[in-house]
Amino acid sequence: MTQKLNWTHIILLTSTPILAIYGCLTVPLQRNTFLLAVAWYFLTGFGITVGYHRYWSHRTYDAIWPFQFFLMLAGSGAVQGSIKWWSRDHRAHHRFTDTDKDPYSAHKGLLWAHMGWMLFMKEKKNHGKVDISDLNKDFIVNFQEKFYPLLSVFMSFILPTLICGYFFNDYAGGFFYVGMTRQVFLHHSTFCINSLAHYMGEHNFDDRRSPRDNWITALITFGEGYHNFHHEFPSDYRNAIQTLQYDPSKWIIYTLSLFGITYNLNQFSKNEIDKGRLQMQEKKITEAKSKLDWGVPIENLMKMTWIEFVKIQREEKKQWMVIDKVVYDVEKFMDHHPGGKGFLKSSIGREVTTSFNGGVYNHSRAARNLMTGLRIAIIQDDIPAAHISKEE
Ligand code: HEM
Repeated sequence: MTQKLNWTHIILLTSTPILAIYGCLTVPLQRNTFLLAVAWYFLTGFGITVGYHRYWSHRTYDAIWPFQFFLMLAGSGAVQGSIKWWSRDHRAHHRFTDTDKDPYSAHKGLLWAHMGWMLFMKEKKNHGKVDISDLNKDFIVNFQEKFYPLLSVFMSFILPTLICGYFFNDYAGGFFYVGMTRQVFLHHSTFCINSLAHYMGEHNFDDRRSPRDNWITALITFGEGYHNFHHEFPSDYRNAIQTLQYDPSKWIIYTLSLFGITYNLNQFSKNEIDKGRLQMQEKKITEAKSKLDWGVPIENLMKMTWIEFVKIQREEKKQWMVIDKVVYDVEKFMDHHPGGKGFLKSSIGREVTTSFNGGVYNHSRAARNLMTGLRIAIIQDDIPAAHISKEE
């Protein structure tokens, strides 16, 4: 069955860029209008990240109601749907990440995750269930839901057009630059959270799902680019946890908490965060180690008794020596031994653990790694004390 197109979204997402391009080609850009466009871009962007995302979708902090109202207005100007619609889908995205029930599953491709998902009506079977009872009880969320089209058009196009017209006598600039062009940039920068942030960067905390941490995505998305962290610790008000990482949304929430405007800022403990990070580092190290040659594993080595070792040694004149009950064939290494041929020659056919470990010279880790490539057998019985090397 083919999916039905969502014409409301298609018209919205195609008409804004067309109008933006038309405006850029026909209306001269004034300095003040440009500055307002940038300010409006950040205002409406933070409405999404500080408001829709970190406040309503994840409840990562509390805020006094006038600030909630302000965030609701700012987020409405981003034209990304109502808080309830946005947060419902976002909670489904977290609960069902990368599956068919994830509204913007990155497994369906970069373009799908970026905006493809909005161009089609959602199939009923893919409506992943999530709890939005808190949103249903939220006065500001319900108020916005009721008047969303009006609030959205007013905050996105009408208000900036009026401001530019009244203060800079530039109605056209207000509409085309602060309204349309800013809208297109904002849409695509925030859409990158669903697309790029699942494709570009590192899995610093878990690699079982697609979200990744990346500073470039963070720059584009008001700090939301540390997405692997966010999916692991979604109730944390931060996305970036290191001082020099770019997360202006976190900075705003934190700064406002100093004035009591936001409060109860949620943070996962450093202990839990470090656990995840170390587990990923361990995994990466194990993978890198598996690509190196560590010689025949001890458990796969041929087994022989001390008597067999001595016999083979005598009869076949092998250049073998024993260290810690492991037999090493040093024939090919003889000319390359940094300690000289003499020491190795005098050790042939002998048990030389003590000499190797300091009796003659306490070898480095490099030497111990190197010897794994020379081992050929293991002595399975006890070596008579008389044959064991002593301090020299
Ligand atoms: C499979 C066996 C052996 C391997 C792979 C090996 C490897 C090495 C390596 C890589 C070094 C350079 C320094 C270091 O990395 O520590 C070294 C130095 C040396 N080795 Fe060995 N070695 C082996 C056995 C022995 C034995 C049995 C003796 C003594 C009886 C010995 C005596 C020395 C001495 C005296 C030095 C020189 C230390 C110096 O002057 O800097 N090695 N060996």
